[in-house]
Amino acid sequence: MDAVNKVINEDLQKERDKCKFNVAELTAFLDGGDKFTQKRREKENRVFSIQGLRDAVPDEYMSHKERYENAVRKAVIMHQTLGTLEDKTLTEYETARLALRATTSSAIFKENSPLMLHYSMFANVIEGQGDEKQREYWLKKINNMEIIGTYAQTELGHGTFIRGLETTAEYDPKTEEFVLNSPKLTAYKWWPGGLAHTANHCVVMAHTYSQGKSCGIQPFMVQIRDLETNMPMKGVKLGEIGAKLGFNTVNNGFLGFENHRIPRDRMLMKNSQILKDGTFISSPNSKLTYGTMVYIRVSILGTMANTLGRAVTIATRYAAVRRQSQPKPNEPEPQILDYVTQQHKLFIGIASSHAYYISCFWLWTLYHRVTKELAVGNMDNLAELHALACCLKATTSADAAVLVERCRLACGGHGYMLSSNLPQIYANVTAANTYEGENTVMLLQTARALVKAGMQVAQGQKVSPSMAYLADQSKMAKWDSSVDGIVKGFQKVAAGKVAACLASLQRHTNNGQSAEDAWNLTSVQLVAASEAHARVILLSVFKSEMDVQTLTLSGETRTVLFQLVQLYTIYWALEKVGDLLLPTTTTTYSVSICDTAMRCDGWMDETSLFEKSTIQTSARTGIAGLVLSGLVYDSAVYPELVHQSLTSWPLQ
Ligand SMILES: CC/C=C\C/C=C\C/C=C\CCCC(=O)SCCNC(=O)CCNC(=O)[C@H](O)C(C)(C)COP(=O)(O)OP(=O)(O)OC[C@H]1O[C@@H](n2cnc3c(N)ncnc32)[C@H](O)[C@@H]1OP(=O)(O)O
Ligand SMILES: Cc1cc2nc3c(=O)[nH]c(=O)nc-3n(C[C@H](O)[C@H](O)[C@H](O)COP(=O)(O)OP(=O)(O)OC[C@H]3O[C@@H](n4cnc5c(N)ncnc54)[C@H](O)[C@@H]3O)c2cc1C
Repeated sequence: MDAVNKVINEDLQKERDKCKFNVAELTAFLDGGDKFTQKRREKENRVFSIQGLRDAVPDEYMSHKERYENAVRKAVIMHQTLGTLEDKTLTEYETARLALRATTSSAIFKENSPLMLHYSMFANVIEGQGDEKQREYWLKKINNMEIIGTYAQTELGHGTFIRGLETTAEYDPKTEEFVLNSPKLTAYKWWPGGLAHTANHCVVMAHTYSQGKSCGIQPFMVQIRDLETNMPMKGVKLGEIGAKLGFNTVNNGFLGFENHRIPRDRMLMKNSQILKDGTFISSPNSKLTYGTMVYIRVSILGTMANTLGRAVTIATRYAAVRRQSQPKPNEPEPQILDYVTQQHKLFIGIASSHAYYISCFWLWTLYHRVTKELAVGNMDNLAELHALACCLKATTSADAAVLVERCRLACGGHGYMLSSNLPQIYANVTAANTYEGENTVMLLQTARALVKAGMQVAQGQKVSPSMAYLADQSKMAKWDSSVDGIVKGFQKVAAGKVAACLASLQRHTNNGQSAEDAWNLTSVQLVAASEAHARVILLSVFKSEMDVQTLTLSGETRTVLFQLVQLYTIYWALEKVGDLLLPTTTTTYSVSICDTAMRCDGWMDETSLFEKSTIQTSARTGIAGLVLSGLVYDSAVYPELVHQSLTSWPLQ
């Protein structure tokens, strides 16, 4: 065994020794400063030092029930170790940022936890939807685990279409109570994490009626289990929805109501209210009720950064220790990391994880600013936040699922082993394409904003900052292969696609189609326009944030970060080269990448672009070193997991 460990460490160590930048400096940069690195490591070391978190047997050998019970056991340990996670010395933004990075450790144990929804949505929805008295009363109970909750919105019959939800809450002024019912099977809440056996409270989104009139979808705090016996309350039906592709210890369940009565003050009344006599006072904006979903969509960018980062750490380390084939006779088998195809598979994952981190912190800043504005009744920037959260959640989760699967494939047969942890990471990450807003639906939401912005531009009106590029009518000058040049190209592509959508919508309505049918007939183009917009944001934010945030970093560290920005940008230029070279309806432009002028209607000499994107030896060392030095995920965090997965894999 020593011989094997020596071979594995020798190769890993050799790669790490080639690292040319200051690992501690870049770790602190990603954490937001040395103090955060220290706080994160303290938290992670506390988690990883707990022997009780180790499974007696791999959980894939347990029954569904045993896995759940084991997960509850670990959830209790995690809570006792990490407590309420509150650190009163941090600002709200700093807390959010630390939570994003710190989930590298607690994510492994928390994202599969029956308490996942308690931590991620239950507390947030009370914060966002409860009035002052309700926040004061419930948050204390939530934070010290007096109650365990979840977020019950989706039903068997409706997930996307919230306005179609069938659970009803009818106000009875005689008793000053709401009566909850699930009138049909399709009205049963279906999916909420923890709902099956774990949660004893939940926020229920219900179609509310008072004085015989609809009051739309409103949030209610509902106790669903007896706190002593844990049995369902009267008029409450609960159960497990069954095995899934992943998250099989999150305890997703179903919930039905039969004339279940709750006091009036259980309606969360920050945005809308129902008075004692049944008078309904509507929210200044009905979409404020959807606020928690925006919060989670923003956090999903960070979750994707973490999740993809974990997968590409495992795959890159494997690529450093795996030796295979003999391209040169009489020479030792090379590390598979030396194959350019292997670099091409993995380095985009490293770059993307960093890009998602940077975009997440950027979007968090907007989220916190808009939340403060909403608190004083200023709704001006809510639409911009919603549009960005939708397309970035959709694009990062879709890309991350593809790239995590690519990491698995890059590990050959060993990637197919559950002991690699890559299949489990894939099962979790792919769920993000569906939860918190199915990706197509989210992209179409952003498309609504893009079409509106395109029309405003046509009328010479100002548009939101993230869409201001739509108004740039300048002809595309000759490109250089700079990042800024390619970003400009993507802006032209997105603007062209939005213009094409407007033309298509107009054409369909001119042909007598209704606005709804014209929208549906154009919806594939609308999704593509929304994706192109998201690509503009991801590329431009990565570059602009790096320009600003890396000024204080040492030369080598800045170099490796800008290699990631360049790789990420050129990778997507290659992926979308068809779009970049097609004449757009509003502008035509000649393209010169890698100093080879190519007319936009000409064919693309992809080899020259590909050569530009291929990681040169120095860059390979730099970028590979980024991971192998443990930078993408602090090596102090993963020795056990990675070592265990590497050593438990079949020996070479
Ligand atoms: C690895 C994992 C580890 C950790 C992960 C962390 C956490 C995981 C936690 C939880 C797991 C998942 C939990 C869930 O899934 S909870 C349920 C989530 N469900 C959804 O997201 C439902 C999606 N559907 C919707 O949001 C809406 O139905 C809709 C698609 C937006 C349509 O709504 P509708 O009322 O019909 O509105 P439209 O007619 O389309 O638009 C009207 C108008 O409103 C604007 N709008 C819509 N939504 C919002 C919003 N949230 N904020 C602000 N504005 C909004 C929309 O833009 C439009 O404006 P116009 O000006 O264009 O009219
Ligand atoms: C792992 C996991 C955990 C979850 N946890 C929770 C939870 O804790 N709480 C909770 O409330 N929910 C939860 N959900 C439910 C989740 O929010 C829904 O699954 C999601 O909102 C999608 O709704 P749906 O399942 O009804 O799919 P549908 O909306 O039925 O989507 C099916 C297909 O129809 C298409 N479609 C639907 N509407 C449109 C449209 N308007 N235009 C074009 N195409 C459309 C979609 O693009 C998709 O291809 C969870 C789901 C998963 C997978």
